[in-house]
Amino acid sequence: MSSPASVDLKIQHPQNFRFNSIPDSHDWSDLYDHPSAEPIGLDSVPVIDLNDPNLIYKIGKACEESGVFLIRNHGIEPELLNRFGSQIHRLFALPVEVKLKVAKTKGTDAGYGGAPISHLFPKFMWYEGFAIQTGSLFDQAQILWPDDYSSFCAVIEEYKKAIKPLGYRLMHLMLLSLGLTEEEIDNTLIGDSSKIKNAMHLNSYPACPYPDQVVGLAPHTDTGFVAVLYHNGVSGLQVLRCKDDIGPARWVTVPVVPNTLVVNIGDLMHVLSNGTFHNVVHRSTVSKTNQRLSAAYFLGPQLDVKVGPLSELMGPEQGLPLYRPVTWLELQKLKSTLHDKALQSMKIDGKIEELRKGA
Ligand SMILES: C=C1C[C@]23C[C@@]1(O)CC[C@H]2[C@@]12CCC[C@@](C)(C(=O)O1)[C@H]2[C@@H]3C(=O)O
Ligand SMILES: O=C(O)CCC(=O)C(=O)O
Ligand SMILES: [Fe+2]
Repeated sequence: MSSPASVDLKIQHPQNFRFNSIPDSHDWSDLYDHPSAEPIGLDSVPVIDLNDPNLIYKIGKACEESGVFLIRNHGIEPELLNRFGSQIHRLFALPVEVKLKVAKTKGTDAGYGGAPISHLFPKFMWYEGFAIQTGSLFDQAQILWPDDYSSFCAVIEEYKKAIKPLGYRLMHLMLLSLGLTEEEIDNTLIGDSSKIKNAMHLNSYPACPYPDQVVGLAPHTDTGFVAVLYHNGVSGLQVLRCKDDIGPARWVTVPVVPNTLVVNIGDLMHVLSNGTFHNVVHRSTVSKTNQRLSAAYFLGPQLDVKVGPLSELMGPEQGLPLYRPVTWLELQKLKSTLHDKALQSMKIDGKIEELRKGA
């Protein structure tokens, strides 16, 4: 087994270990955790058919109550999903030395690396990732597969082309469910595609003989509007259901349902909806026997666009804005320093409270 201390942070990843126990650097078993629960009854995860006649109502309810839901009849061909999955597998199956040739470096957000949230946690995750940036994908694929780089790029582009309108449609449906008219939506940033930015992140969670001691991707909320998630059918995504009538906080495993994609609500959709939609805390666990692969497609505002609660949701009867506006970049920075207190720090009441305390 490699000594964790001798391994550079960037290559602290499981493929390097020859072990018969989990190195302390990756062992999360002493850290506080919540119990796990099955996705049944009140803990179930909604499955929404995008052809459902009650679609808008169902989307609104799922965004409010769950913050995560599965979609079927989403329009992305299973055959494309299979080819996409094969390319993700092909990427992570490359030897570590090859993947490191396209490692993310300070200042670039593209390429191979550990979990972007790793600096927030005391232990390493059982994880490797690949951040896709259109500008550098071609060059990086050429380094990874000098003789056949185009098949990777072509499939990634094909998938992005298919998932982009789906992401826009979901956000549009969310605003309809909040009661906005088509005309009002056109006047929001969601109605203006030039104000929307997207990003894609590929994730691999190698199988681990001691899955209960490790964490694939540690608990977090996504910062953008929504994330649409493909995975390779290996169970592992869990969402945190907080204290409520049915008991203490628990991790609910998102079921694997063939031909569905997962949709997560992020922080900025929570802000935009003035706290109505639930930005769900989620994590990935690791399988004992199978590598888990996933791809998150994130939609958020362009980095210089400020997002606050929709003015259409304010008024004498509806209430006051809960949050001050922020850009996606500001929120990501806030989260890297304040962690799960970042949104609290943007609360308009919270700010007044802080000023009062300071006075
Ligand atoms: C667009 C993005 C969302 C993301 C930060 C990023 O710039 C690219 C990586 C994304 C990711 C994936 C893992 C969890 C997460 C919280 C993280 O640290 O990196 C998300 C980010 C996010 O939602 O802010
Ligand atoms: O792998 C998963 O299922 C979750 C990935 C995720 O949460 C993310 O990339 O932000
Ligand atoms: Fe996430």
